[in-house]
Amino acid sequence: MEKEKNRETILDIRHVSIYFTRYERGIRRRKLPVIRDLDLRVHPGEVVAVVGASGSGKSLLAHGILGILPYNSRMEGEMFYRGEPLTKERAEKLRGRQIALIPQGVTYLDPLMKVGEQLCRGRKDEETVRRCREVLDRYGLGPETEGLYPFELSGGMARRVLIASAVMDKPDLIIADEPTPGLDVGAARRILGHFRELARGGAGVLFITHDLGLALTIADRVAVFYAGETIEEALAADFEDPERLRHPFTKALFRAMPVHGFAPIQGSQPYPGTVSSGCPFAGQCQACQEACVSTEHIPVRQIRGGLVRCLYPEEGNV
Ligand SMILES: Nc1ncnc2c1ncn2[C@@H]1O[C@H](COP(=O)(O)OP(=O)(O)OP(=O)(O)O)[C@@H](O)[C@H]1O
Ligand code: NI
Repeated sequence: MEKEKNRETILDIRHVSIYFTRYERGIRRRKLPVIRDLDLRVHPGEVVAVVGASGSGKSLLAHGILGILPYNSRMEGEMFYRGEPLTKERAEKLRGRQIALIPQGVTYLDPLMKVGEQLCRGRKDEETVRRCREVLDRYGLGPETEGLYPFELSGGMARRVLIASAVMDKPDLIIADEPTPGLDVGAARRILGHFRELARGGAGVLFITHDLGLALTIADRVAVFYAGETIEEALAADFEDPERLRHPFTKALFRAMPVHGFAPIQGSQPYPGTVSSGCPFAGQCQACQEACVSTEHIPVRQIRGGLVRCLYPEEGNV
């Protein structure tokens, strides 16, 4: 039964933590947790947004899934792709084929290779060449783009090439790490619309962004990241009414959206690794109580069909 259920999940992340090892004064090694005890699932046909501030660990999560974490980091916990463990070796095989990353930086393009060659990945058969032209066209790039080197592309064109390259082999899971900066609102929306189309075709999309408003234009579910933890997982529909949201930080994010009054959130997120116990949001939370600081590990609770990591979720309506 459990196995059957797993099969319907494209990506299943369980209790994943990512650490960096930092050397202090040359010899003392310190484990610096950036992502802590993360759970996340992506199902076929679903767009799941991960929303978090700069430095909250979003790109590391993407790199962890793809097995391309930096050498000085370590991952704990479990990841499954279509019910089978997603080991580093398996991720390497699936990468670029079944699992595609749209990276945050355009530097991921090979500067010495023409766009067409990068998209075709060395294949020259008719079907690949046709597909290459099709995906470029889909993102508003003419066939002449194939003969250009990355330095000849504008920022917006390079972004679109990255996206075209990711969907070239019709992946099952698309991990889009801030895919639209530098694009105007119309172009960004069109790209997000393509993600929805890919999901309609049965793929799962993990959309990573710092922009809650943008996430809500497309996501079915939103996981909110705060200092390396998921503090809430909500349905996009929950954001229609802040009363339906569960965590004080999510409510504050909602009020900070330009359409909801642009209310600034006081203070700043703690730097990863500086929170040793208690709720990481405690320092910024207006509903903070003694137990929020003294409880070592705040458990995740299920409320109204969503998840929240807060001791007093119903009292955050301040
Ligand atoms: N190679 C590394 N060594 C040590 N620390 C790192 C390394 N890479 C990232 N970090 C730290 O991990 C944290 C999370 O980084 P990450 O790039 O995942 O953030 P992010 O949420 O993607 O931010 P942004 O929105 O700015 O892209 C940051 O505080 C960063 O300083
Ligand atoms: Ni990032």
